[in-house]
Amino acid sequence: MSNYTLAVIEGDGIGPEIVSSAIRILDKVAPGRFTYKPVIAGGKSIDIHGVPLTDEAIATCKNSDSVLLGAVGGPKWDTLPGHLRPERALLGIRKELGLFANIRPARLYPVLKGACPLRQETAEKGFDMVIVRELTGGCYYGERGRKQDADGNTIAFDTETYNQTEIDRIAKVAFELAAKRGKKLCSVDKANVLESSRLWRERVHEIAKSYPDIALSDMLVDNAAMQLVKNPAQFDVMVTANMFGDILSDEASQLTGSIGLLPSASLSNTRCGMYEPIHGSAPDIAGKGIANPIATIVSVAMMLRYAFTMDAEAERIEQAVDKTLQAGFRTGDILDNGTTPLGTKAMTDKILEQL
Ligand SMILES: NC(=O)c1ccc[n+]([C@@H]2O[C@H](COP(=O)([O-])OP(=O)(O)OC[C@H]3O[C@@H](n4cnc5c(N)ncnc54)[C@H](O)[C@@H]3O)[C@@H](O)[C@H]2O)c1
Ligand SMILES: CC(C)[C@H](C(=O)O)[C@@H](O)C(=O)O
Ligand SMILES: [Mg+2]
Repeated sequence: MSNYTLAVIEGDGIGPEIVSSAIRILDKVAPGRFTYKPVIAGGKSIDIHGVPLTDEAIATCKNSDSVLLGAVGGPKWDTLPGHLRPERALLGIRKELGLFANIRPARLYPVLKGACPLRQETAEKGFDMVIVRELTGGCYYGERGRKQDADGNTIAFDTETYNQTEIDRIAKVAFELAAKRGKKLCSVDKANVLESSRLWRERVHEIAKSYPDIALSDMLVDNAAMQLVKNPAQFDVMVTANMFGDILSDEASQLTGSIGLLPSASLSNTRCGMYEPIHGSAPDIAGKGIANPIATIVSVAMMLRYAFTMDAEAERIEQAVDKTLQAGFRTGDILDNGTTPLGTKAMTDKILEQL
């Protein structure tokens, strides 16, 4: 049986707590199949090496079959200059590994309808969407800086830039995904204002010509933020730029009951991707042992499916999570049923029992 190497970045805050849960699950569904290579990145790397991401860390990720990440960042490093912040590690890995496609599924578990903050009849309908977020372009990577104008006024700028190739390749990922799902794609932009969005829209429609079976619609991002709350069931696959996808996916996550539930896969054109929850290092609950481990656990399921075609193992994990929630077990972030909340480890134990 093949043995894969997995670069593991625990990161900061709740990172180590949720990653250790996910590794326990992985070891149970795929015993002996993975060799773990710990990688220091983010705040921890700043403390040890003085920089958020070392060449060695990048090399380890590149030489692994896949990367699993908890989260990076925290108040301790918030006053550092931009290029030295922990978040730079994440941006650096995404760029270095060419992880341009970020897949963020957001579905309402039927048993968690009561945890959805929307009107009861809206929650009752449920939803199951995937946000495809462009991950290595836009204003995250455009020219940025500060300067003074003639009056000595300080100006700060971040540039939203997209080229045709970047848009085409993310659009293709989204169309391919829509073809395997409900055959509906909504492209979200701000084409009424931004030139980069107008190119985005043009190119998405060009790529659409190769996918005649997919119903494509365009939506402005402000409307999309509203429509998500009004009627999330209308969305199947959504494709959007880096920053819009960041914001809309956090919004969608809360509709599922908690950001602690949502996984993500960051993919390149090669097999090696990065898998991580969409949430951050949650400094407000770090070290308390109460973080919800589900987002990271189902990120591992995504990894098994996308990187290793271990679909059966991925399904086992997802079903174990479903059954655990159905059995009424909850962490403190999704208290819809008045039960006593479980901590990270106890919730992981319950999921392991279902495997
Ligand atoms: N992928 C990443 O590494 C990543 C992603 C987002 C934010 N961050 C960083 O994390 C730090 C904190 O950011 P933030 O507070 O804006 O966002 P956050 O996602 O860390 O937390 C937002 C809220 O959600 C809660 N939450 C998040 N994950 C949870 C979980 N698994 N279980 C229960 N509750 C959970 C937190 O307690 C907090 O109240 C910042 O430094 C930010 O840059 C990192
Ligand atoms: C921490 C930050 C750089 C990151 C992003 O904005 O991409 C995070 O919010 C995410 O959603 O993965
Ligand atoms: Mg985010």
